Amino acid sequence: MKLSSRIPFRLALKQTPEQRSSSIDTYQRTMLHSNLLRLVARGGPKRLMSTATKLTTVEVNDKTGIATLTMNRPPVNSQNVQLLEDLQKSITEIENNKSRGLILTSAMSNVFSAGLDIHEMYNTNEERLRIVWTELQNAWIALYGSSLPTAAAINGHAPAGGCLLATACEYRVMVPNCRIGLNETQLGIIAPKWLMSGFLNVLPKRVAERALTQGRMFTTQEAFEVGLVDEIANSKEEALEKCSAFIGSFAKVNSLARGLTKLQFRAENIKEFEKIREKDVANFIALASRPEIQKDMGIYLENLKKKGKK
Ligand SMILES: CCCCC/C=C\CCCC/C=C/C(=O)SCCNC(=O)CCNC(=O)[C@H](O)C(C)(C)COP(=O)(O)OP(=O)(O)OC[C@H]1O[C@@H](n2cnc3c(N)ncnc32)[C@H](O)[C@@H]1OP(=O)(O)O
Repeated sequence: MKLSSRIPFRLALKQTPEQRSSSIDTYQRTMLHSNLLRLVARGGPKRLMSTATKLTTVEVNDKTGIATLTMNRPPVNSQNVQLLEDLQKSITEIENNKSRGLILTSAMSNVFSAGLDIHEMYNTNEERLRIVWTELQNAWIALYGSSLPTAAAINGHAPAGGCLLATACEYRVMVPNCRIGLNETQLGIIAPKWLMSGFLNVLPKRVAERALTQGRMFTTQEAFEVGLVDEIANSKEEALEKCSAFIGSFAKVNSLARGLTKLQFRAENIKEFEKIREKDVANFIALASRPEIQKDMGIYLENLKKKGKK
């Protein structure tokens, strides 16, 4: 069940602030309850499985019971609507198939994900912008709000939306000589609070504020030093092993207690996000439609293409 589809937010908007807050608490309780049922159901035997959507694959290791979710949209896993929808489908599938945990990684050799597909936001209409942003929100909340242990094997660059997915996970392992960060201010745009929340979870506030205002892209080594990534691995295989070891560290912990504890830590951010998600879509449409932002996107795309040809 998708977290995003369970929120009676349109109804909540018509209520008083007190009623709204109580609806959100009801939502939280429902969310915790459904995650609880899923956790109870996860007690059964492990299964060997390999499935695919158009742009993602899921492979469950039959020995560890850990699922690896691989993004596969060449050349750079830029996040178009299809990839964002496929991510949600795969996350839901992993939550329902008794996996012990989820590792997110990329099929590309040097890119984890290049963030939102800028082509999806350039020269388009409001309806498309609404779909793009809603699916980004949905993919983020599916990963951030999962009660499963989650880890990112960051086998390449992870700017903007790539960093968003990595920081929605509980643990990050990155290969050397790549970059990760939220570079929005470098692009002249402001990332909303929910988009920063994973980042804010893992970095000291002072470091996060400076990085976000600078739009800083950390090298692997720098990211490790500030705690944005937990470990460095010499290859994708090693990154996957380290992620598996992290998930394996919960083997002797009651999975129900673990999952609910995680969700309690994240509940405040999720609640805040649910309060503003519709307004956030409207804000994004307004920002991305502005002529000067559209002009900048065109220039940015041109520069990316030129760089690619060099
Ligand atoms: C830009 C303004 C956006 C305004 C939006 C308004 C509102 C708010 C949004 C707030 C949140 C936004 C989140 C985002 O995620 S925006 C996207 C930010 N992403 C980036 O800035 C990354 C850009 N890409 C790179 O830096 C590099 O491509 C790389 C990921 C480091 C990989 O480098 P390399 O392996 O050398 O590959 P190339 O640079 O040669 O790229 C290969 C082809 O892929 C195209 N490409 C790359 N990134 C994107 C992208 N994000 N969207 C669409 N297309 C992308 C690139 O143009 C090349 O295409 P070509 O083969 O046709 O030349």
